[in-house]
Amino acid sequence: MIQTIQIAPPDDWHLHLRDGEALEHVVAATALNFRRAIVMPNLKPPVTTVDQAVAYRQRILDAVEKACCTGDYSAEEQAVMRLFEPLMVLYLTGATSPQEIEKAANSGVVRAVKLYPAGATTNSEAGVSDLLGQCGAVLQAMELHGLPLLVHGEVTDADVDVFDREAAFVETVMKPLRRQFPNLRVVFEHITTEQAATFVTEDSGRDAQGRLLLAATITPQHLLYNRNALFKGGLQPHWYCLPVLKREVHRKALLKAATSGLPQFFLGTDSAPHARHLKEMSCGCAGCYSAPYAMAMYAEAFEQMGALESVELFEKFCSLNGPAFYGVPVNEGVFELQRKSFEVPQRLPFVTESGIVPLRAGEVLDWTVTRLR
Ligand SMILES: NC(=O)N[C@@H](CC(=O)O)C(=O)O
Ligand SMILES: [Zn+2]
Ligand SMILES: [Zn+2]
Repeated sequence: MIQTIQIAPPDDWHLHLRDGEALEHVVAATALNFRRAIVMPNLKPPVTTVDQAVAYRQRILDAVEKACCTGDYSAEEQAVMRLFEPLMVLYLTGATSPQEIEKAANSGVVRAVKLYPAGATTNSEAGVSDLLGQCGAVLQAMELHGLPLLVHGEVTDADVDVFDREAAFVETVMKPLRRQFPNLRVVFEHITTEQAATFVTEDSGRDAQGRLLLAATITPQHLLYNRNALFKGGLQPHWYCLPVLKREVHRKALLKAATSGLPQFFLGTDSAPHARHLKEMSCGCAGCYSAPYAMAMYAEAFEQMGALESVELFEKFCSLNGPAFYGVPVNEGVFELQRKSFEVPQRLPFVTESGIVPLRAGEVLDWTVTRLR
């Protein structure tokens, strides 16, 4: 049985850091585990311009510095946290212009543009209701500049069953999008179904520069849990995220995709903090907070598949495939996990008085992060 895992330091290719007071705590947890992160723009109001993305990036870096000054972290931890690099994303709206896309592509700060189908998820109200009808010129500009489109892939029609919304999206949006903009680079974010995994597996097209055209991120919760987790012994709001957890057959398909070694699949936690009282209420928010413990959870998922014995597959998913897709170097150094049990706290005392309940609160994980660089 493998006891130690050593890989190049990982990145998180789908992350929510929020803003304001929460930022300092949330970014510290991520910076201790990931060198870079693709930071989602679904703030209130959303990050829709390059100038806003530049300002948000600075607030994130300031928050890292502030966290370093609290005295809560060792000198070694602070040194690692200061290496953290936020990669910014623009929130696509009906008003986004091709000029803003060009500015984004030349900014060196904005790495992608995010599609939130209006009404599909947390803070998606400002999103797009008809991508192909509304955003043709913008998609063309993105294609031209090689700026990837990151997609929350669910249809929002009230008459489509909530468990079928991703599979329907593959047929009604993803396939037409790939046909109409064959050189647009797309990331299907937080995939949850066999249909999405198959679609991404079978489409290994590359652009003229040899870069993959389609990829997908996968969260720890969708690799480790099926929809039973939502109803185990009663309603479990801390397991509620979007797209919602699916049946076991879908989880198995995701595990197979993540451990396949295919370059299309990489790590994206979708770690999304919400205050405890906003999740434990009559209309609870969608999103699971996993960042501090995500690497142990991914290791557990790979071990379930017997895919840890050679760390190669794990390293591809966590640390190699994402950089290759985004055209950035693999991180230098060593990230290490050891087989050592670790209990996830019941509650983290930040954001509001009610705190945050992390994913798998109170559970014991098999792996502990033991070296950061
Ligand atoms: N995944 C979620 O359930 N929630 C995310 C939004 C998103 O990624 O869809 C959030 O911002 O809280
Ligand atoms: Zn989403
Ligand atoms: Zn997300």
